[in-house]
Amino acid sequence: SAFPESFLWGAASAAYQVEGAHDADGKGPSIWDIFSHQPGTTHEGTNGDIAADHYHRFKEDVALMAEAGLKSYRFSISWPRLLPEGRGEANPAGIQFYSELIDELLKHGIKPMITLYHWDLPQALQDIGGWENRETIEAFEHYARLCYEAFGDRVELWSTFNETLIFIGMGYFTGAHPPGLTDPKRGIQACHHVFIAHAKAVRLFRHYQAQGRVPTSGQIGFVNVMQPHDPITDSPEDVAACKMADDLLTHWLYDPVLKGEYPPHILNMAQLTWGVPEFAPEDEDLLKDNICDFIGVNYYKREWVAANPDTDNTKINTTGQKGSGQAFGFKGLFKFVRNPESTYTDWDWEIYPQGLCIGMMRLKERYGDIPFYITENGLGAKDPITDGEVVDDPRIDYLSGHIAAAEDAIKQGIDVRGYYPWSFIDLLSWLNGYQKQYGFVYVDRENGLARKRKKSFFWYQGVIESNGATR
Ligand SMILES: C[C@@]1(C(=O)O)OC[C@H]2O[C@@H](O)[C@H](O)[C@@H](O)[C@H]2O1
Repeated sequence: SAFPESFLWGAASAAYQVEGAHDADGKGPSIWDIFSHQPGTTHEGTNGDIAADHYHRFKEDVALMAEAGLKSYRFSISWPRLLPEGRGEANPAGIQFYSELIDELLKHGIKPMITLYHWDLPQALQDIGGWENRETIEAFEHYARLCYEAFGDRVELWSTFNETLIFIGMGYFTGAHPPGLTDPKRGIQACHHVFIAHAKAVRLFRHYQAQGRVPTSGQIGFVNVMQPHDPITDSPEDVAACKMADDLLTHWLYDPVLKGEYPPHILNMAQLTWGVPEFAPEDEDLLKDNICDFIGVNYYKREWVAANPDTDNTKINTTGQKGSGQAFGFKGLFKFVRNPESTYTDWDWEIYPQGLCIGMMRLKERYGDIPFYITENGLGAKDPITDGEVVDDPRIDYLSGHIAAAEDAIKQGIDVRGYYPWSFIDLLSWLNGYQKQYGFVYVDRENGLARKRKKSFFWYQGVIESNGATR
């Protein structure tokens, strides 16, 4: 296969979705601990109070990762588990948990990849305005410093944020995620503060590298949704709408971390329309001077785009009933539409493996020869159980197609360094509950959260052993 010997075959998770122990051992509440308990926010009121109880079972889970042969494991750190108030005094039990997790991974030769922020902002910081308040930037830098000092001796792969498109887009534009706002002006300013927080964390990482406090071989990056957009017809209106979608949902979120600036014409449009983002004097240089070492791309689907003269609709499918969501759209700008010739999952996400290769090609055209990690890719499905076995053939087919596309990208000269299927183990799907499964390992919620290897677990074990053969 075209995969280099050093290729990192991994798997991914996120703290709020997998750990549980939501208030154990001094952990403070995150905005998701609060939001998910508000009526009507999640499918059937599911939440991460217990999740997969990875906090208590991580040794068993890491043993399963080792059995699968993982080379790397991407996980996120729960900020309020380390800093219950978001800043100030650290919680020793929180530091101890991640330290033991890292040691367990290293014991099995599994390389940790840390995500500092995977949506679970400490509620105490939301109480002072969250990402709208520049104090949260300082709090994030303090949190990053704590993590570099506690784990930087053993961890080489770091990313600051996961999917600004989602936590800002759904937190401030559609309102489906906390803080549940629908205010583009506030969202754009909050997003700006996230980019400044990222830049400060990168700057600190580079200082710590110079001082030998984190590995000089270490890399720090940003994780974004990679969602290729294609016009549903080649009409000028649909083509223009598609370009607008790419500018707002891709370039606006990638340029600041890979070019160190916003796309100029969109920046002008935002500042004329809403007067944001407002820059502090240091901001422009902070972005310019702190470019990522790599980009993490989370690929699930492509979106077909059409002109949208009239509707704002954003009701997403959180039930798993095909077609139960509406298109996502911004009146006057663009909307996503279904292509009758495409194949979709139960949650209405198009299955388009080649989009993984095409998406990276397009990013390489815009940002140059940057290193990529495929930090998420997976099939959310209700897995069939036959004679007591989880026979998740659809997931094997989905991942096989995407691994082939990743190999295609490598053959075309793209610097792809790792592949982290979402998710190692069945875990909470934010708004979709536990019925939307992604894991190689089944969690039997009717039987004390017992772990059970799915068919795809053994298949992926073979892929890793053969460095990429999927048959
Ligand atoms: C919405 C949902 C899900 O749980 O279905 O999509 C799949 C996967 O997407 C990722 O971007 C998120 O980082 C991760 O937390 C998961 O979130």
